[in-house]
Amino acid sequence: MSSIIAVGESYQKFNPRAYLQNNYMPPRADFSSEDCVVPWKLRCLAEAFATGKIHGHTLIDIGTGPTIYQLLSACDHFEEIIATDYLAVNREVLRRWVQGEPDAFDWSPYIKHVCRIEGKGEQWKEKEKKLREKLKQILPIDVHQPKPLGSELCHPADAMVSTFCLEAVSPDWPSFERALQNITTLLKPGGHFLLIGALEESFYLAGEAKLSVVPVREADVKEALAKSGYQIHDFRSYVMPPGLKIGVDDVSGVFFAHAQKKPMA
Ligand SMILES: Nc1ncnc2c1ncn2[C@@H]1O[C@@H](CSCCNC[C@@H]2Cc3ccc([N+](=O)[O-])cc3CN2)[C@@H](O)[C@H]1O
Repeated sequence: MSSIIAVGESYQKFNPRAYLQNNYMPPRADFSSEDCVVPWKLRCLAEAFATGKIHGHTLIDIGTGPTIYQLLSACDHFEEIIATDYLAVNREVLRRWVQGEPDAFDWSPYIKHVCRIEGKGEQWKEKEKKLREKLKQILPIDVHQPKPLGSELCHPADAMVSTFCLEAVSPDWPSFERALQNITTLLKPGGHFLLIGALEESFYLAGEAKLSVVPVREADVKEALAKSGYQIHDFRSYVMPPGLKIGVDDVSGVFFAHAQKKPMA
């Protein structure tokens, strides 16, 4: 059985609630210290959008999973945001948040934190409402397909975001690079790409599921981005402190890349 099919099989046991508990609740989601990993990720994203360079009509998020934090600083700069995920359970979790279902995950600490660090005096309920209005499509995706969304996007996205997806769905390095090539077809030439991922991770837990991850280092990610035709504007790494190594994975750090797809030659 192809190792890509094996990855797909392993995701059938993925439990969104357990995944959210492991990564998006304390101790990893501690907003009292900028040294914590979640504030670090939110700051990378807020600073990238604060440059004013990243804007347009449509932003697409690749492998959104059951999380929306990665879209909070984006929503002021786009008319429409497209979320995507491989699993129906994750797309359903996203839909329930968009619809304001009472049992949906509480992202308000994240929304309040982002409003604070953006310093625009925006009320958090305003930002929550704005993101819900802009999150217009939640589509199935498979980054291992040359056309990850199946049918063509009506037109390439103006910007793209992806967090913790490629390394967690690729059985090996060549597969990571191919997946990056595939999703790059969804982004217009000159479009900006914000990529966040795990460094040197080999597995992570999401309830019953134990998922394999291809361990990547900074240099690998930079090389893959260059091979896929990106210019890198900013690249940062976060070292996971011992207190945040809580057994849910063996991640040693997190990287953030702000890249731009080179215009057609
Ligand atoms: N073929 C496919 N194409 C697209 N998406 C696919 C495909 N297969 C599965 N998916 C989809 O991709 C998945 C995305 S979640 C992947 C989780 N990555 C690992 C996890 C993340 C994490 C988060 C936060 C922190 N931290 O320290 O703050 C550390 C870490 C390290 N561990 C999932 O939504 C699945 O549904």
